[in-house]
Amino acid sequence: MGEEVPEFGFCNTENCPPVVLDSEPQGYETLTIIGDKVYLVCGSEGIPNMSINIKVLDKQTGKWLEPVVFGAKPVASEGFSSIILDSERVLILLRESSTDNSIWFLEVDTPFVKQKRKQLGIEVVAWSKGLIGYGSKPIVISGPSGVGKGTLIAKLMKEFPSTFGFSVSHTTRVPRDKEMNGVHYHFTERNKMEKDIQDAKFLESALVHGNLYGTSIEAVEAVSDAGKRCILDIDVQGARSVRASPLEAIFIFVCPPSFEELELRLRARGTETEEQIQKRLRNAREELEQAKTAGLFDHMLVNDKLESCYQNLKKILLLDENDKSPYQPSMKSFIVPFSHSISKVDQKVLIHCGTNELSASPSTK
Ligand SMILES: Nc1nc2c(ncn2[C@@H]2O[C@H](COP(=O)(O)OP(=O)(O)O)[C@@H](O)[C@H]2O)c(=O)[nH]1
Ligand SMILES: Nc1ncnc2c1ncn2[C@@H]1O[C@H](COP(=O)(O)OP(=O)(O)O)[C@@H](O)[C@H]1O
Repeated sequence: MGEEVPEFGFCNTENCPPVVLDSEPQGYETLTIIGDKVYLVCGSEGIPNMSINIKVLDKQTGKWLEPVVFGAKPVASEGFSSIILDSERVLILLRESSTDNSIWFLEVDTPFVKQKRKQLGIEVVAWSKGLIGYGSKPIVISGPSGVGKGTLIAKLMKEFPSTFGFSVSHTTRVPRDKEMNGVHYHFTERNKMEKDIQDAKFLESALVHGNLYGTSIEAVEAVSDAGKRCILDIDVQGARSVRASPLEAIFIFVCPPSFEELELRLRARGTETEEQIQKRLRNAREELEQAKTAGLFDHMLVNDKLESCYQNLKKILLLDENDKSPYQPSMKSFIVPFSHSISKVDQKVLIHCGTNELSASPSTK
């Protein structure tokens, strides 16, 4: 049976005592009960592009808590409604928003939220955006040394911390000054890595700029175990191997605006010796040639101005709320109408909107 959640209501079921708000409702509010907590999602009426805020009521103590909120949050123009998806997430539907901006998840007890709550010792929630189409596929990012792959990935992980997880590769290269073992790479001995490759512990591996690099199966599994979408920063040889593997991914190649600029960036980073810089520049030409192989990369991105390149990356990943880009998958678009109700039946969420009824899978993340 479906479970209806009141859109603007105040819960008064057997499992939940009456909820008394500490102030009069100002606009749109939804209440969702999960375990010992009541989640109040509120936005103020009359303010264009209302921003949505969260409060959490601890049923045991009767106290309202202000959680730390991770992730870029949705902006609603016409209100929203909500429904419990499972013990970890609440689905939030924005009214009158475009298809790609209408589905959001409030993570209240996902592995990411649990980890942050433990780290910080306070109440934590996180926003993640529902993606339609290839929303859960891993992302392979390749490109020559110094083009800005790491910088782009860091921006993505900062803006969407609960959505993306980095596949930590193994390498035999020497750590740079600020690199941490287990975070940037698993720094390892060549013999050990060669043995692990022989023992089929790696999804792919390659010799790059004179060192061995590889993606272990465990590294990719660690990301999916944390409920996140995996990002792999690997070279073109690695991208070829992953293309040939059963892992269905999106392949993105990042190009520099010019070789001169690539050289400037490599030098400005100051992490390589002159000899290493020369080797990386020589390899860059070969990588750019290889990247042209038909069917290898799905998208080519030029990293000229960092901010606009980052916005383009978000468009490819369908994360740009203002986007009307050519990357949109062919899915019948729908707008959640102002007047509707939602219910959950088995693995489907039903959106009741007058004569038409839409259904969406809750796993569209
Ligand atoms: N095939 C493969 N390449 C990797 C892996 N990890 C990193 N790389 C690539 O190795 C190259 C060198 O990486 P790194 O030494 O960190 O230098 P950077 O690219 O200049 O930051 C880059 O092209 C990375 O994308 C991996 O697990 N497998
Ligand atoms: N669009 C850009 N414009 C100027 N500098 C950039 C840009 N993107 C990245 N950088 C800088 O270039 C250097 C190399 O970037 P990095 O992310 O380390 O490259 P990669 O991971 O591809 O080797 C870094 O110092 C970074 O701050």
